[in-house]
Amino acid sequence: MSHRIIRILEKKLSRKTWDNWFTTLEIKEITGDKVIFQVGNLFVKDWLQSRYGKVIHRAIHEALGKDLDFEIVYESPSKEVFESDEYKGPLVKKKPLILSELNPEYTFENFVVGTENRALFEISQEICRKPGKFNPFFIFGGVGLGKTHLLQAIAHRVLELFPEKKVLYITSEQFMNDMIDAIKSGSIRDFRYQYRKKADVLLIDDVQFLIGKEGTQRELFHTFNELHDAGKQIVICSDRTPDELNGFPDRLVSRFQMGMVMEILPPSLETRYEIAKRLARRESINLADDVAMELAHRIDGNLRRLRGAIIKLIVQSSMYKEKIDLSFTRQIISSFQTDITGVKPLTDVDRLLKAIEKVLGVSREEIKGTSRTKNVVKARQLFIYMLKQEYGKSVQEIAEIVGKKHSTVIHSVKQISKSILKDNKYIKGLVAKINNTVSTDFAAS
Ligand SMILES: Nc1ncnc2c1ncn2[C@@H]1O[C@H](COP(=O)(O)OP(=O)(O)OP(=O)(O)O)[C@@H](O)[C@H]1O
Repeated sequence: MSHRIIRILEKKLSRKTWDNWFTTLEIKEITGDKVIFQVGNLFVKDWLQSRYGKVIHRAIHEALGKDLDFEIVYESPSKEVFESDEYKGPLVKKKPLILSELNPEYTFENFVVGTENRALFEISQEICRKPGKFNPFFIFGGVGLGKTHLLQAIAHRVLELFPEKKVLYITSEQFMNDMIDAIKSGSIRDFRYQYRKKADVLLIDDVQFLIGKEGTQRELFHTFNELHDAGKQIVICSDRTPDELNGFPDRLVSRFQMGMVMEILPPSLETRYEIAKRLARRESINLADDVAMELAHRIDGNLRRLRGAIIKLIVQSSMYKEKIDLSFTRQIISSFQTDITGVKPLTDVDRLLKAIEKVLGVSREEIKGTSRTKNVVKARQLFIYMLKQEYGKSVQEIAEIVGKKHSTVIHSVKQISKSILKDNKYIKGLVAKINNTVSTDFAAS
């Protein structure tokens, strides 16, 4: 039986609003001065907070007879597993060896498999059951086809099956930055120990980034050999085949080829249809069949665009109180496609700057300027960190965008990463808020 607050809320809201936004809402705790709700989706959390605060307050008042504050927290099911007692050992989140957090949504369960990628999917799962069997496992394919998703799904599954194993997921750029830092600080021995001796499974994303980075290629070659000789599983992702990695030394290319090399293929129409449905379900929405088919027809290839279209659809339908039907979908897709191909769309960087200005009150001029006041420095560091981690920009690109030196960029990324690893709630909250502002504003535009 749900709590009285939830039942009152359900009565106050239209069926559609309830179904769209509130079905995952639960009471987590009621303390002396506030009610803590939990939802299973980060985007919904922000949406409820920003749009439905008043009605939630009223429901609390009616149910409890007093005006309590409320807070909504996001809890993913996988996070609960990670934080449970049985999961103490080799946790992605707790092990210092893990340099990047895994996205809890990037699991095999959330990966839709069509016939085109069935074999790839099966092999990926087999590797989790028997790490070292196909070694290395090299996955290549175009932008936004799900390589990172699959790589992280492997990491999640290995950790589920072998909690004692140390799983290291990293982008090749992080590997390089880590190596440079280690050289500078005289700790290259520690760096090598970390990568060559400690990891049981090493997953390297976007290896093509190392084209032209000969020093890092050499380091990777030795890391590869040690891990491979010890029978440790290595999984590598790239946007091209091993022999298209221009300038990579032959000995490294042939190492990449000695296990299993597989291509991730663009999803067929049927698969895109299924993915559209699944992506919407990840946002707690059920898409009608004709709507999903329209999306599948009109948006091909890059699945990040498909996801963007779905988020936009959900947000705009709620804003304009429109049903997500075929005609509404066509309208939204057209505007979405103008965004992509339009004359002067807002760039990612603009959106991020706008969101930071909204959340922290620091202007783009200040971020790109030289002020050292505390708030401006924080905003600048967050901007740099997010360009790096969330938008995949390289250090070089970021240095050009902010007009700062490489060392400043690297330092900023480190400062924020450190706070996040230490579970600094304030910084984590700011990152989430900025991210949500970006998606809400984009979806509402
Ligand atoms: N088969 C799939 N089923 C469900 N969701 C998918 C699938 N493939 C990709 N996605 C989703 O599409 C988005 C883009 O995928 P991802 O980031 O893994 O692509 P990528 O190939 O690594 O891109 P890039 O080349 O830019 O690195 C993610 O939100 C991911 O969850």
